[in-house]
Amino acid sequence: MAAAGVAVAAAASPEPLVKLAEIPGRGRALVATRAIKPGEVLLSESPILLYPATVASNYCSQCYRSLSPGGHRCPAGRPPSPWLSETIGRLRSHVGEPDLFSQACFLAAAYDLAASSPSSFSLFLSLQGSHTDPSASVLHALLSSLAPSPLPPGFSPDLTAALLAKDKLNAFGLMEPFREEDSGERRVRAYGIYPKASFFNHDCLPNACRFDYVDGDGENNTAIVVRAIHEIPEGREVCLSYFPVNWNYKERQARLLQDYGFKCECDRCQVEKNWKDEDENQDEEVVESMDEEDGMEGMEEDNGGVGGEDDEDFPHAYFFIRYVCDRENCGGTLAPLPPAPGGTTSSVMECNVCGQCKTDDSFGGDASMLDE
Ligand SMILES: C[S@@+](CC[C@H](N)C(=O)[O-])C[C@H]1O[C@@H](n2cnc3c(N)ncnc32)[C@H](O)[C@@H]1O
Repeated sequence: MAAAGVAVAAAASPEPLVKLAEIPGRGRALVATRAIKPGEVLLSESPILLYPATVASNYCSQCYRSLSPGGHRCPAGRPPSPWLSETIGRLRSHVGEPDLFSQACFLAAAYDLAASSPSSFSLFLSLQGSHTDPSASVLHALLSSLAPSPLPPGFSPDLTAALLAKDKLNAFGLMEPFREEDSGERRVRAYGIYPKASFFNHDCLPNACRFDYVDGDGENNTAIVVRAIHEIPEGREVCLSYFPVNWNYKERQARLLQDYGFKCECDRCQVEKNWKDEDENQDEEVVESMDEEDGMEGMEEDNGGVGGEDDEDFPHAYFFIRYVCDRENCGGTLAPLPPAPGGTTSSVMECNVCGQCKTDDSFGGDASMLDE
């Protein structure tokens, strides 16, 4: 288990850009080891455990890339674990309910990890999450009956419950490609456990966001990459948003309490908790009116803050205009591409949902789309 103060290295940088810290009321957290530039890669991490989110089989069971009609040779080249392949195959044939299937696959992958890499398994056990999952005993029985050989003696229903709780708090979804016609409902193809990335806490106005490129080339297609959205001062906590940033106050609070067990007290929530119900969609409305009437005049960047007359009611308007993708049904978060080797910040902003890139040069006017 990584201890507080241990630095977490980003693959793109020899020096770690974030390190673990303990923050009262928030548990373990990752903070910037130095001033961070927009777009810098804070962390690039491969999963210790991966499992399918759906019974669909139109992707490679090893690397989770889409299967092309001409066939597929897994470039990851990882030898599949015969026990895990067989167990997932049996689950696919016997369990039609998607959530049950996915959770059972997670358990199978976790048990397989315990056998193949005890150190990774204990790293997983060190992650947060202890609430008892009511479906644990059902899942334990299901797996015991379908696995091709008996589960090892240590795998009790209690351990199953603990594993499920940790998965719920810490799994990251590897997403299907964005399709406008899905009305923004982007499906999850697979889930992964990324122990270092699990230490990122949540903020409703995050200063970093994560990208995944599951259909990308190379061996690291299941890695996740976390990049800074804007400048982050040394010592500042680096946070992700655990869901799309355009959710309203009630939706965000409900999800955080129900799934993550805490009440969010971030700057944005402090403002929005005072909004009346009819103001719920103020985010979008204010952004639209500012876009149409005022452009970006009077706004000054300060880590997502804003100046101008709407400051008091909607201090985070700047964030929405600058860092939320305006493509229909998208709502993803934009971060610049990594800085050039000399350190110059990129003017190209990439959306972490639809993948579209746009140039930033004309910010305040019309940004030009690069892939249209
Ligand atoms: C993925 S873990 C993040 C790392 C965690 N803090 C730890 O100590 O391992 C998610 C958990 O962190 C805590 N957390 C995350 N964001 C928080 C926030 N903004 N305020 C308070 N607690 C938070 C909650 O307990 C949440 O269930």
